[in-house]
Amino acid sequence: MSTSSTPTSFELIAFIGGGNMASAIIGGLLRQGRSPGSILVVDPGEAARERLATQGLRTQAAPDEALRAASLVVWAVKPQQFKDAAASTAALATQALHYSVMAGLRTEDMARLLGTQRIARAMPNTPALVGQGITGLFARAQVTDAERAAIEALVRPTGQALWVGQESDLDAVTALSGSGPAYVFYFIEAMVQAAADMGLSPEQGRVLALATFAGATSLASQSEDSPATLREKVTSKGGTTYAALTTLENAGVKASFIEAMRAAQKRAGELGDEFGR
Ligand SMILES: NC(=O)C1=CN([C@@H]2O[C@H](COP(=O)(O)OP(=O)(O)OC[C@H]3O[C@@H](n4cnc5c(N)ncnc54)[C@H](OP(=O)(O)O)[C@@H]3O)[C@@H](O)[C@H]2O)C=CC1
Ligand SMILES: O=C(O)[C@@H]1CCC=N1
Repeated sequence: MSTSSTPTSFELIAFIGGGNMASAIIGGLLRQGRSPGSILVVDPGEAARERLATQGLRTQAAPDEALRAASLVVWAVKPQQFKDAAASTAALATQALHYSVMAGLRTEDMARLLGTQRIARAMPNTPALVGQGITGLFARAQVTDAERAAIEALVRPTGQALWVGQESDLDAVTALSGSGPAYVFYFIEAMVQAAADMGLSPEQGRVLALATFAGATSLASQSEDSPATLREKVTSKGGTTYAALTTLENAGVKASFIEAMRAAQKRAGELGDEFGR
């Protein structure tokens, strides 16, 4: 691994793509006091640019000379959009460190199109917006220790960072924490719907469901008990939880859930394969 002298902070960060994930990361950065003027977002969508500009960010419909000043380029377009975006950006960003949040797309394919090996890849998630995200990180060997530290410092305001040893592990991270917030929202939706069926108001259902998720998550992180033991402690013999969990088991919900996550991991691999072809 190279150890050459490198910047330890990124004075100007350019986001290529200003959609959901970019907005979540930017929101986390702004919340922690990063100056909006130190963030430049390239996005062809007028509505997206207007939304970002109202936060004080610099925006461009297509990359121009201003991009040359960016020391970090964050790739936040959909994997299928990367090839076109790279074609218009690569020559303007030869000095920058590149940081991709795109699912599946492999750094060796990015390196080929960008003409640089200085690429780190991440899998963040949308709770970054409220500083409670978790980001899986991987960097090519050409990324220096100082740059890795700078990336970690960038991620920290948005939540936790977790380095993985091999790039392919990011596909599993994608299936777990990248897509994971959607699974949680799906459960919350189901709980709120059931609450309404049982006669509670939507607001009561929402408050109860959210507090239950937050409380259970806090308990699981603070307790020495495993999630399985914590579950058993809720499940009184012959009681209500037993009735509910038996229904879930009989319907194969756990097996389906594991299968669903494997489908997400497989899809991440396919996105990489489709691009590498
Ligand atoms: N959403 C999430 O929870 C997560 C997403 N990711 C990754 O983040 C990336 C972005 O996802 P997400 O934010 O959800 O997607 P979005 O579609 O919300 O954002 C992508 C943005 O990029 C714009 N865009 C398209 N082409 C270009 C271009 N050539 N140059 C600049 N901008 C362009 C799109 O415009 P238009 O809409 O007009 O096409 C859109 O505004 C994906 O690669 C995804 O895998 C990773 C972790 C979690
Ligand atoms: O659904 C997707 O493909 C992206 C990656 C992880 C979350 N959203």
